[in-house]
Amino acid sequence: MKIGITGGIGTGKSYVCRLLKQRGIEVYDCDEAAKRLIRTSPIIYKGLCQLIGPDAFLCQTDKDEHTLNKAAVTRFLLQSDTHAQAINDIVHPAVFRDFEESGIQWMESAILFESGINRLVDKVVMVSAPDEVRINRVMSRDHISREKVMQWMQRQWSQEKVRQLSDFEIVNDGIQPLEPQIETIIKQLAYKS
Ligand SMILES: CC(C)(COP(=O)(O)OP(=O)(O)OC[C@H]1O[C@@H](n2cnc3c(N)ncnc32)[C@H](O)[C@@H]1O)[C@@H](O)C(=O)NCCC(=O)NCCS
Ligand SMILES: Nc1ncnc2c1ncn2[C@@H]1O[C@H](COP(=O)(O)OP(=O)(O)OP(=O)(O)O)[C@@H](O)[C@H]1O
Repeated sequence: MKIGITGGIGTGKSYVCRLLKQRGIEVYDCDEAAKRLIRTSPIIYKGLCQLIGPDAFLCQTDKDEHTLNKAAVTRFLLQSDTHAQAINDIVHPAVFRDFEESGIQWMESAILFESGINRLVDKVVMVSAPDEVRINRVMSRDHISREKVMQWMQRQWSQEKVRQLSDFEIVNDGIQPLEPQIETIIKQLAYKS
């Protein structure tokens, strides 16, 4: 059985995945995979250069790898849903393939439903947290402004919409303990598989 873990920026997906790892559960990280594929895939390199222009990448250090110009790509991506979708259309097919080839059962993605990668999993676990908690977490993690965090949130589905499509929810509000919630979900998944 394949299981997707999702939740918007700052909900604590990666934090929860670290707890899963402590239980011996390997989780495919879509964000990390996207970054690796952007660095190494000539098709993605060409696609992003055509879409964003020569600013998309910094000067090439190694002929087999490309260094993304994060500031330029972030600026482009945050401008509109159309821009975000255009980037996703270039990057996500490669992530889909890579996940399937990895043979890993669990995967983490901030934009599981938005990207359509939910089609590759059987069950979805949503990690949630109050928006104010999310904003404060990301501001201190990434040293960015409240406005910037809110711009990211606007590019992602609302928690209500994600909740409607998810099978399980882990509330990571900093108050409710995580381990018992994880334990319950793992037991239920084992029962269902
Ligand atoms: C825009 C980029 C360069 C910013 O990199 P940076 O290291 O500064 O931030 P990071 O990757 O940690 O992203 C911060 C958070 O933004 C959100 N986010 C990232 N990409 C997207 C996206 N395409 N749509 C909506 N939210 C996104 C996620 O919650 C993510 O964890 C990078 O996120 C990227 O290349 N994104 C496009 C690839 C992608 O779609 N990744 C998402 C997983 S498949
Ligand atoms: N329960 C918690 N207790 C303490 N710190 C937490 C908790 N949950 C998350 N954090 C912290 O909040 C920040 C955001 O969490 P994390 O990076 O896991 O979010 P995320 O959902 O993976 O975000 P993104 O979509 O940006 O990848 C991190 O610095 C993390 O260590």
